[in-house]
Amino acid sequence: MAALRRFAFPAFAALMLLLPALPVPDFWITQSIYIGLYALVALGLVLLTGVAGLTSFGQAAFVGVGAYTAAFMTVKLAASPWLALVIGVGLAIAAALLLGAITLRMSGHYLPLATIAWGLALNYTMANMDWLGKYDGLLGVPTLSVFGQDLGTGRGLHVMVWLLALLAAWGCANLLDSRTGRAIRALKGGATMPEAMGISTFRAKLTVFVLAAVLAAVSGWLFAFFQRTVNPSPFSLGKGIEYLFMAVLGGVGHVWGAFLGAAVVKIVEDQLQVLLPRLIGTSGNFETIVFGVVLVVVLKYAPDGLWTFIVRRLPRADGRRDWDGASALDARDKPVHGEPLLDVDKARKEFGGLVAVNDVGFSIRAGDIVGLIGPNGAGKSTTFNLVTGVLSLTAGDVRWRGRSIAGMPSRDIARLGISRTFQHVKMIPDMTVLENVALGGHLRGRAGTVRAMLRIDRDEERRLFAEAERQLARIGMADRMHELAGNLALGPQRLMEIARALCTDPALLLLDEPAAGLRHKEKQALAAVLRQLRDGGMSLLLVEHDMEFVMGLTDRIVVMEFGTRLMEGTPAEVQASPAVRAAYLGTEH
Ligand SMILES: Nc1ncnc2c1ncn2[C@@H]1O[C@H](COP(=O)(O)OP(=O)(O)OP(=O)(O)O)[C@@H](O)[C@H]1O
Repeated sequence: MAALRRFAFPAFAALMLLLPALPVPDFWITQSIYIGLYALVALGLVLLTGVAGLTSFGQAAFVGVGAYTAAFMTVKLAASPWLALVIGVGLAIAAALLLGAITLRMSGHYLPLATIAWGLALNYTMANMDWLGKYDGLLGVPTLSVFGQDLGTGRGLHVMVWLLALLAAWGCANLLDSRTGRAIRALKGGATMPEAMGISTFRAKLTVFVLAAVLAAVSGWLFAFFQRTVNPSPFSLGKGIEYLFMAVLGGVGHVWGAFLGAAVVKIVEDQLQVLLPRLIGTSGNFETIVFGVVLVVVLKYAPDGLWTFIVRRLPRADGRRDWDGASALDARDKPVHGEPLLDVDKARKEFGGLVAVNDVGFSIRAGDIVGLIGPNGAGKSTTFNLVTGVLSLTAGDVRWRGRSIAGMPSRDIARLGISRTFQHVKMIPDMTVLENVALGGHLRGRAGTVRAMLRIDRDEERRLFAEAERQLARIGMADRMHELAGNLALGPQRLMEIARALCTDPALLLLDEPAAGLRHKEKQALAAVLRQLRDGGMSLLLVEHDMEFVMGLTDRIVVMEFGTRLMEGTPAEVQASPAVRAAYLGTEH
């Protein structure tokens, strides 16, 4: 059965490339060309919407950029179609960069709205410019030739269309299984965790937005030589919505969902266009209504699309493990024992009228294990967020090895050597434990999108996975690395977060309630691991409610109450303090 998975792609690719040589009627060759063209666009949306969680209604406009560039340059300028491909893709990249730069830093509905505006504006431009032929468009586009061989608009072009579509699918599948791909897959869970792992979420979003635009432009370029004429209607906002429908219907998270969605929509649309007018007795675009109803049903009953029904029947891929002997990732120079590391100086955070952290100060030296305790709502997690750049300071300063890091984005702070876990576990449930941990190694790798798509990043990938496995082994979870993170219980999820933080090669580790959800024995094992880390030169700051755990592990404890620092001392001093008893321990004991 595993062989089925391995050979499915080559077999499908061979079938589609050889289809024109088989006795298949011309009608189906034409249909298949449409499916390949649509799948290219839907593929971009699978990455953009399904994987990264960003919605674009404007993909048809990017198709239009590719198509109009091809038509204009070959008809009006008699230029080479290949030059038109370069220019068309270049224009799509420029438009995507511009739109992305404006909208992708903002959360919420800015991107969908901007893509609607872009779709409308471009369609309006195409329909009203004399030099683009207004509504009639540009006629007489030549056919495409390769090495002097005219591809025509049928079987020859089919090979070209499917070659590019399959190459794109291969590249996108490779991308998803890479350092950049994991960063893109992490976007759906929000920006906080990826940024804390040193990932620029803006860059990841921009990458996927530009890639989707490029795929759409290539589809448009092919479309021009297929139709041999271009006019504004196939690039309307309505078509943009249809592309989104294909991606959603097929399977928003799967590369092959794009092909399934394109095929189902194209074939059903054609059938409905014939059938519905006959049934209703009058002509019109009634298939749109049917698609609308189908979309609602799909979103309700199969939100992950039709491809999931197929993928469920396929055997699960065996956990790959091919990194034996991979060289270690570069590690940072560790601070010497006792070196001042973190200096929190009168840190203050106000939320409206609430002072969550009130001029709090404490320091950590290399090799310290410091506890941060206090009743619920005392401001411990907010202090963590101030140190790691997740929240900005209202006043005060945070210094790292003598240098102020106030106002720095959390990804830059992570690069300096501060890593963390979260009070509420932040992970990507549909990635394996190993992949989640490898996110921590992101900032220690370099391979980008192109290397990933061409699969020439494997050496670095092996090094990243070897490191992720090493960190999982450290916390006793190596045997669970191929499980889906979402299937873990809360305790192991917290341990996984520690392994992920360790993968960043930190000098200071901030752990937010690491023992919550662990059984007694697991807590003891965790305490032993944390001591081992300290002995290896790591410094630790931990928020924890389990007093036995904190008292047995830490060198010093900072106690907070109502946002202020109540006291700081050794575990014995803290336990003996009447003020702490009254404020905190007293309520517990
Ligand atoms: N983003 C926010 N907006 C408004 N108020 C907030 C925000 N984050 C935290 N607070 C408030 O700040 C105070 C401190 O919260 P914080 O989560 O830091 O406490 P904590 O000591 O970590 O408590 P717990 O142990 O319950 O997590 C609380 O009153 C909380 O309601």
